[in-house]
Amino acid sequence: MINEETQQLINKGEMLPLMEQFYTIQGEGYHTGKAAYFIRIGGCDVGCHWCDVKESWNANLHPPTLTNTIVNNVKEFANTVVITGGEPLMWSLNYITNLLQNNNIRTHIETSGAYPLSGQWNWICLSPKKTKLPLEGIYTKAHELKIIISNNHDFKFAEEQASKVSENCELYLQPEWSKREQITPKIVDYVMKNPKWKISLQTHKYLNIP
Ligand SMILES: C[S@@+](CC[C@H](N)C(=O)[O-])C[C@H]1O[C@@H](n2cnc3c(N)ncnc32)[C@H](O)[C@@H]1O
Ligand SMILES: Nc1nc2[nH]cc(C(=O)O)c2c(=O)[nH]1
Ligand code: SF4
Ligand SMILES: [Mg+2]
Repeated sequence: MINEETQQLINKGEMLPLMEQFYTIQGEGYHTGKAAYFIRIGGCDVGCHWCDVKESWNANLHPPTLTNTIVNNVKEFANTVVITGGEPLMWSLNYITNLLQNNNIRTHIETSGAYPLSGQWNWICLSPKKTKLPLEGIYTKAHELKIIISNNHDFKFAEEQASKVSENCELYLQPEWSKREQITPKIVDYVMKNPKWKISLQTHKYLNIP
């Protein structure tokens, strides 16, 4: 159980349930290949059966950590932070993004969009899920739409989701990791027939880095 004082700090975003933080290379999407510091916040109830970080789901397993401490750890590293999870938008992210931007650090988020958007973002990667769709407000704010393809129906879902984002949003199809051998050739074929899309691979997994 967390005490009332901790709960109030969490409500204000001055504490967050930190799962892990690590300096690596952005492996996916538009910023693939760029050094970035990742902050992974616990808690998610979206329930993707193929999720590659199920250990993140139960927020109670990840200790509430002072946001100031998290940001102090970042400063000596890259000029870009990626906030991910879990589902980071379950938490108030105004405090952490203000702190990062005041330190001249660019703020990127990986989100399903299933919770209200908080925070100030230099880059929003929206990855909608059928089990808990994004809230309407985030679609036009997304810089990048990244749909995970695990079966043929997911291409239809991708087109439905693409009809909701802004005209200059970057569009990516990413193979579900455990299906990559069967599904990647289908994505290659789809992108060649529908070149508004690009393929995104989880390059960090091929590189054996976090
Ligand atoms: C673990 S999620 C955390 C952020 C947020 N909950 C979300 O889903 O966008 C980070 C990214 O990994 C993707 N992802 C998760 N499991 C995957 C898998 N098995 N194969 C491919 N991409 C996956 C998600 O779609 C998302 O774009
Ligand atoms: N290298 C690397 N790139 C990533 N891009 C998105 C990730 C995530 O889990 O949100 C991720 C990750 O876990 N590692
Ligand atoms: S929304 Fe993200 S963290 Fe949550 S289950 Fe799906 S992939 Fe995993
Ligand atoms: Mg990941």
